[in-house]
Amino acid sequence: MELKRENVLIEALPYMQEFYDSIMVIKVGGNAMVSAQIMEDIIKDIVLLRYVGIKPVIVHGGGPEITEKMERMGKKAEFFQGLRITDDETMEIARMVLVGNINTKIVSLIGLFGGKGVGFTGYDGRMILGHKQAAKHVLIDGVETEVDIGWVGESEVINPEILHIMLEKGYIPVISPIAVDAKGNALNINADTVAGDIAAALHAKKLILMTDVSGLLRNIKDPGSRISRVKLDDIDLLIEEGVISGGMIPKIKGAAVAVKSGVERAHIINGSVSHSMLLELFTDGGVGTMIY
Ligand SMILES: Nc1ncnc2c1ncn2[C@@H]1O[C@H](COP(=O)(O)OP(=O)(O)O)[C@@H](O)[C@H]1O
Ligand SMILES: CC(=O)N[C@@H](CCC(=O)OP(=O)(O)O)C(=O)O
Repeated sequence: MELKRENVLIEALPYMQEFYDSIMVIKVGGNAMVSAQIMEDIIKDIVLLRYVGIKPVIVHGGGPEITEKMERMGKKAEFFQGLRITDDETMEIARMVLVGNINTKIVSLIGLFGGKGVGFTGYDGRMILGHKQAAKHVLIDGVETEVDIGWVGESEVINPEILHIMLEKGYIPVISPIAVDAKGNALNINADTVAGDIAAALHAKKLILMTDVSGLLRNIKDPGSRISRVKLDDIDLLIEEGVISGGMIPKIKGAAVAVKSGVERAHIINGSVSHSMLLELFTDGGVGTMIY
């Protein structure tokens, strides 16, 4: 039965009261930004959150766009366990795409829809300090071989001060997943990992990870096999069993980091379905997968 419009609005009241003045970290994945229309809808939802008193912080990805740009420049994109192998030139391309293109586009859309966006990388306010990941050891034809994945980082310290200042003044921070090491080098970090770390450092109420699938699926080929709730304790087994693979691994791990540190809930939802975030936050029947 379809709800009357006024009922939809009144159903949202307890959620608006609960979420008022709380911080929510929203990760917008490259795969969720499949079209200009979807991107606009996501940003409109985020501006709406700000106007009902929620403090959104955006962390964006852009993996598919980085791959596309690399290919146009005649470079092959290669990954190791979901992480992009990042040589000097790839790092330059990643910065160009993430900071120069995607970040500014999101900030500009926020402004267009009446919000105040402000763009950051991990360099700004020394927000994300990290180090290069150690070389990986893998078996190639039975021989243990060292693989250097380049400028791929992991964060050590998150300094959220600048974010708190901006949030207090009503700005919506937009963060590119780039960290800085002790020597000032740029590091490429998976955006889900950054979102989990930022949510933890901000003691956010929620972490919302928007992607291109309806949530965590028991069978990746069956969209109807969504798992609606996952307990922290069950995550390792799901990875071991191979249920969770590829890009879903950093996503679920980012969610786990946040929830372990006190973020109440993390949600994986389908960003390519218009206004899915509003349905998740403000209606009784949530969508996606909740990690608790
Ligand atoms: N169990 C699973 N449930 C859903 N998706 C999964 C699962 N295991 C692997 N995946 C893959 O993870 C992808 C989402 O991660 P990713 O491509 O990195 O998205 P994004 O760019 O939004 O971060 C899905 O499109 C799917 O191919
Ligand atoms: C180390 C690493 O893999 N970094 C990612 C950063 C962007 C990202 O995570 O984008 P999505 O969220 O769209 O996948 C990359 O270079 O693709």
